[in-house]
Amino acid sequence: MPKVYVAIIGAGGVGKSFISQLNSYALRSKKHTISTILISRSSKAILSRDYSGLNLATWESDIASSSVSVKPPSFPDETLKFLTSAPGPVILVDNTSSEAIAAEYPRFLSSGVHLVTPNKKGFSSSLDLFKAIYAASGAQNGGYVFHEATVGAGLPVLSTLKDLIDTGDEIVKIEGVFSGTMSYLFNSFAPLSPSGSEKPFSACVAEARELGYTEPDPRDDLNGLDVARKLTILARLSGLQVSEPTSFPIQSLIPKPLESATSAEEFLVGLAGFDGEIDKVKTAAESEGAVVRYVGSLDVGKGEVSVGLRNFDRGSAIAGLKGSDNIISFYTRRYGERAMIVQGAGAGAEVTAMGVLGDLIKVLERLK
Ligand SMILES: NC(=O)C1=CN([C@@H]2O[C@H](COP(=O)(O)OP(=O)(O)OC[C@H]3O[C@@H](n4cnc5c(N)ncnc54)[C@H](OP(=O)(O)O)[C@@H]3O)[C@@H](O)[C@H]2O)C=CC1
Ligand SMILES: N[C@@H](CC=O)C(=O)O
Ligand code: NA
Repeated sequence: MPKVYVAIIGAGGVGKSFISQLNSYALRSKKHTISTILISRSSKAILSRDYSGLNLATWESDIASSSVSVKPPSFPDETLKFLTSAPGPVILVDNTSSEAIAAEYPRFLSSGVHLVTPNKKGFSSSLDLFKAIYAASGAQNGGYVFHEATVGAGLPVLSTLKDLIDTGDEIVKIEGVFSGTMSYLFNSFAPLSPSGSEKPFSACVAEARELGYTEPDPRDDLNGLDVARKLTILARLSGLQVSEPTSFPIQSLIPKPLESATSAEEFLVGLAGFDGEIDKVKTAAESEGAVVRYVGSLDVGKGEVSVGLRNFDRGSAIAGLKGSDNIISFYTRRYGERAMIVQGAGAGAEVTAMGVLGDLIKVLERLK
């Protein structure tokens, strides 16, 4: 069987689930032998220098006792050299949220390394980086790039958008709930059928973090930027030239006095002092017979994006969401008034890792 080499940077919530799913896949695969040659966390890494492959059953203890790292200055040059010296195709899996790693994607891709990632930074920061990634991937001998889990975690959002566009449909509007964290917060704190024992907003934020739904720093969810990044990715893939994820108005849920918090921990402690503020928003919606939810919308024709809180009728699909569910409605020329809808868990380690592994399998299927 042909041998394929996998290098994994980032082994937190998503990364751990990914390694476990990859291990099971490798044992089942009858088409490829998979050799994992690198696993890296923020300060420590393990490498299979002879390319024979790491032991995926013991990687956690192996990495804990390792004295190696792939931090700068060994990243990116030495890492790239190590990967491009492998005796077969290499797939880099970036399970971090690092902007610095994303900035190097064009170099890895133009050297023929394939890339799969749930990290939104490369595709939603500057438009130049987004274009450079796709240019490097499309160049002769460039690696493939897939990033399904950057929007809606494992839900088939980007593949659906690609199919719609490739088959000649026209995207009119994409809207819905794009954040697993925001969905969990509002479904828990302002549910459709309140029991009276709902926890305060700040306690729900702590729970969302515990459950692995938030970004490494939950302020990146609460300030609306995570949703803005997802809409930037959808807008760019729909052909709009969005220069930055901050190019349009974003409603932040970070209380003004907490904008200067110096750490996520300090922010979370301070947030409890502002539960009354968001309670008022919830009560105002209830007094209109509605529920409040955090949503995003992309109007492709008008080139407009909006991100923020909106009240929803209690009978609407958005009001009835549960857990960390996302709901993404594609309005297109062919589908007309009745949108094509993708719905389900939009955050969590296992469902995100599934999206990343699905992308890795897409690369395997394309290898000669
Ligand atoms: N959680 C979710 O539901 C979803 C997450 N995503 C995306 O998946 C990615 C990972 O999220 P998640 O697993 O939750 O985050 P975690 O914080 O749990 O994990 C991040 C991992 O990246 C490692 N890391 C950070 N910086 C570097 C670096 N410079 N070099 C090497 N390793 C580094 C961390 O190291 P260390 O272990 O040492 O801290 C950690 O292992 C993010 O981009 C996120 O946006 C996308 C969809 C859903
Ligand atoms: N923090 C994000 C994770 C997935 O992108 C979310 O809550 O949706
Ligand atoms: Na997805």
